[in-house]
Amino acid sequence: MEKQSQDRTHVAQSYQVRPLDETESKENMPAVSDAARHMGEFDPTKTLNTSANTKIDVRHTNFFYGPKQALYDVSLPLRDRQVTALIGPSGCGKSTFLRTLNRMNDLIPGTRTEGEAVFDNFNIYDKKTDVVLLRQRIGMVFQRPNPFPKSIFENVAFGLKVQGKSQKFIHERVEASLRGAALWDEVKDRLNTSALGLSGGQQQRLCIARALAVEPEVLLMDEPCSALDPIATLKIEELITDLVKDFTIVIVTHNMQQASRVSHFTGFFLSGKLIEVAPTVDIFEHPHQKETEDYISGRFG
Ligand SMILES: Nc1ncnc2c1ncn2[C@@H]1O[C@H](COP(=O)(O)OP(=O)(O)OP(=O)(O)O)[C@@H](O)[C@H]1O
Repeated sequence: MEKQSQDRTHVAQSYQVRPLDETESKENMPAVSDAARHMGEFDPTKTLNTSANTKIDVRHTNFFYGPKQALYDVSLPLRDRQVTALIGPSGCGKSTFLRTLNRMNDLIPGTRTEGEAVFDNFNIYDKKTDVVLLRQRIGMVFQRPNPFPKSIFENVAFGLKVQGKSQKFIHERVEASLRGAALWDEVKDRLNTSALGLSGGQQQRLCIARALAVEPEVLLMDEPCSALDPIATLKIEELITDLVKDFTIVIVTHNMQQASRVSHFTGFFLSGKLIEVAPTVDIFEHPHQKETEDYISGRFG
């Protein structure tokens, strides 16, 4: 027991230890109940479903960038129509893990994935998996909004045109997707103007609309608010709360308040390992692992 506790201390000490600042003091850490009180609508505890079906069942995943191992034996059920947040210090493998789910790491030469991620009875990592189809079913939104230098309409229509859909279908889906991304009212009168003229927050919602247009089942979000101001962040968080009624969402975030506001489950990563996954309220209020407690109380990271 003592040895285990020493090991944990060692892990924690190998990260940069920094003093707590005012916003990170233990008293101010994001108890879900506090966050919910302040945020009104945001209360994932009300929609937490611990018996939701597993949409993607990740089992014993190892991931390598060439000789460097970045993920170690990660097993994690991603629940249907629930938000799972991935938290942990910089470089712990959150984004790498997220990108294994729609095979985005394939674009990096020399990478290798072991294990299984079972989605609809097939293994995402299997060589035979059709990655184009996979990425339609498992869409992704990146850290920085990345609209194409085209009109607002063309951005959302892009994937549908690639699929050869009819004009009528495309027009209907573009409107539905922009509505789904809570952007329609702001852009309906300027659909043919450049997407680059939108604000950062609008661009990010446009990227969400672009992902929604091809009717995915899962949305992966890699720090979707990190480049946005607080108001735009709030809009994206409201949107996540709304979208999860229809989609399974996995979000990487550095912001623990955000994890507590929007997610049902949280996974804590450290040094490429999943230390703990549990309902978000438990992770923040009763973490089982000392490393998790140290991280959420701001002792390292
Ligand atoms: N293209 C790459 N080639 C080699 N190593 C990489 C590459 N991308 C990431 N890594 C390494 O893999 C490990 C995990 O990185 P990853 O970006 O997944 O962590 P993260 O938790 O998402 O970090 P951050 O919060 O800073 O984005 C790190 O050691 C990182 O340096």
